[in-house]
Amino acid sequence: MSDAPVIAVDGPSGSGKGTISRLLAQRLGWHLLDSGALYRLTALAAMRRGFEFEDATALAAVAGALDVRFAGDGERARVLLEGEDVGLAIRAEDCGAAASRVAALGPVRDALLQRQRDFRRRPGLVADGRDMGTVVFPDAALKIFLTASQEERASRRLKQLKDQGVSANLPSLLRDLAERDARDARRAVSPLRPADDAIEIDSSGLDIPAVLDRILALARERNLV
Ligand SMILES: Nc1ncnc2c1ncn2[C@@H]1O[C@H](COP(=O)(O)OP(=O)(O)O)[C@@H](O)[C@H]1O
Ligand SMILES: Nc1ccn([C@H]2C[C@H](O)[C@@H](COP(=O)(O)OP(=O)(O)O)O2)c(=O)n1
Repeated sequence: MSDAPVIAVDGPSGSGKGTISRLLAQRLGWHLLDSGALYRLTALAAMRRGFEFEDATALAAVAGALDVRFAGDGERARVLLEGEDVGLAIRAEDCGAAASRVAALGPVRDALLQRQRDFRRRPGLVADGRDMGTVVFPDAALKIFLTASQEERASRRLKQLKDQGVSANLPSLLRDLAERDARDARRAVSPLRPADDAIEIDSSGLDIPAVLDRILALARERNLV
């Protein structure tokens, strides 16, 4: 296994993991793993092939054979599934909900495990997800568990969707978020939970630069930067 250092950023939907991880990786010049994208891609590929979400064997085969490429980085990063840019399709709310369902299946998680670990390369990796600190990189040098109240997360998501020109409303976003939180936290395999040695940051009253500064300070304390 690579000995490159890992910063794990786990937390529920809308807590800011993706944004913070991307900025952190840019600032440090490290690689980035958006593990949620792999579950979203599995869900999208399965939906396109008409597979049932209950069919763990078929879905694990889809996950294991995903032909995916992450091209470029930052805001302009492209996600290619079988050569097609599916960046927008996988970000849709229905794909997030479908990802949460396929992610509850042990065989799917097993099929994606090594693919995630392969992202670990020098000079380091920022890994964003639900089980980065507990399962995928239990030896991560720094584990952050990012949270925010459900209301705050839903209103962030509403603003994000509106900015993208997607229509949405707060009550239905709150309902979807609560459903996804419950499914991600209660599943039997790799549920969403902080690792014992994770540092919890509640970003409810913090803006993005403040969260980033806090994590950078922790990284400095641990001599990672
Ligand atoms: N600390 C914060 N304060 C306000 N808005 C935030 C904060 N962190 C993230 N956001 C915004 O919330 C939305 C969801 O963030 P995102 O990074 O996609 O969350 P996640 O990856 O955890 O689902 C984005 O529009 C992002 O700009
Ligand atoms: N390491 C991971 C990452 C995501 N998942 C699942 C659970 C999530 O509901 C879906 C989508 O994750 P993603 O991080 O892209 O979603 P959010 O941006 O947080 O809304 O995938 C997971 O089970 N384990």
